[in-house]
Amino acid sequence: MTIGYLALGSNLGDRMSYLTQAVTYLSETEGISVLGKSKIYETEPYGDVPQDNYLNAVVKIETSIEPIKLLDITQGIEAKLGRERLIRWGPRTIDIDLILLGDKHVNTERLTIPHIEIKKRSFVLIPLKDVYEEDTLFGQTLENLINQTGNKEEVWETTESW
Ligand SMILES: Nc1ncnc2c1ncn2[C@@H]1O[C@H](COP(=O)(O)OP(=O)(O)OP(=O)(O)O)[C@@H](O)[C@H]1O
Ligand SMILES: Nc1nc2c(c(=O)[nH]1)N=C(CO)CN2
Repeated sequence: MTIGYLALGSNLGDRMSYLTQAVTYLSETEGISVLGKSKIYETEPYGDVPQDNYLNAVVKIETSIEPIKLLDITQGIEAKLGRERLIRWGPRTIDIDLILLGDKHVNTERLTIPHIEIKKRSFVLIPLKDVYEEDTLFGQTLENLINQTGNKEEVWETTESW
């Protein structure tokens, strides 16, 4: 069994409903247990594409599923929730990224774990801090990593509950 962390993001339509439905699908999948959910954060769009604010969150899972099979599952959930891949880094009903899977390292054309952008994204690291069970990541505290992202986009805690 492996402890893993998945980052969720939505900036189209009923954002909260997409996040909730994604977690429901994950928890109904055989071989995945959802152990924890971060708070929900409203975040300014990161990257060069002008678009609406996101809701972002991180969920902690336990799984026996191999990384590439897990990607098939998360992409299947994205498809069920109406995700269309129109623009790279563009607006989406739901995005599910595999952030960390135990101490696994994967470097293939389809999958990179740990997620290649993690150190740059406060909209991932801040919610990760809510559910992360270790003291350090890449030899540093999450607080230090958050301070080093260099991204200026705002991240606000919301009162949304799930
Ligand atoms: N750790 C990972 N989690 C999810 N997808 C990944 C990961 N590593 C590589 N990928 C690949 O990235 C491809 C593009 O993913 P996606 O369409 O979600 O991109 P994006 O959301 O626009 O950008 P980003 O992945 O940087 O958030 C996927 O088809 C998948 O094969
Ligand atoms: N704030 C925020 N910005 C983004 C996000 C996201 O989830 N949140 N996802 C992106 C593409 O994966 C691009 N930019």
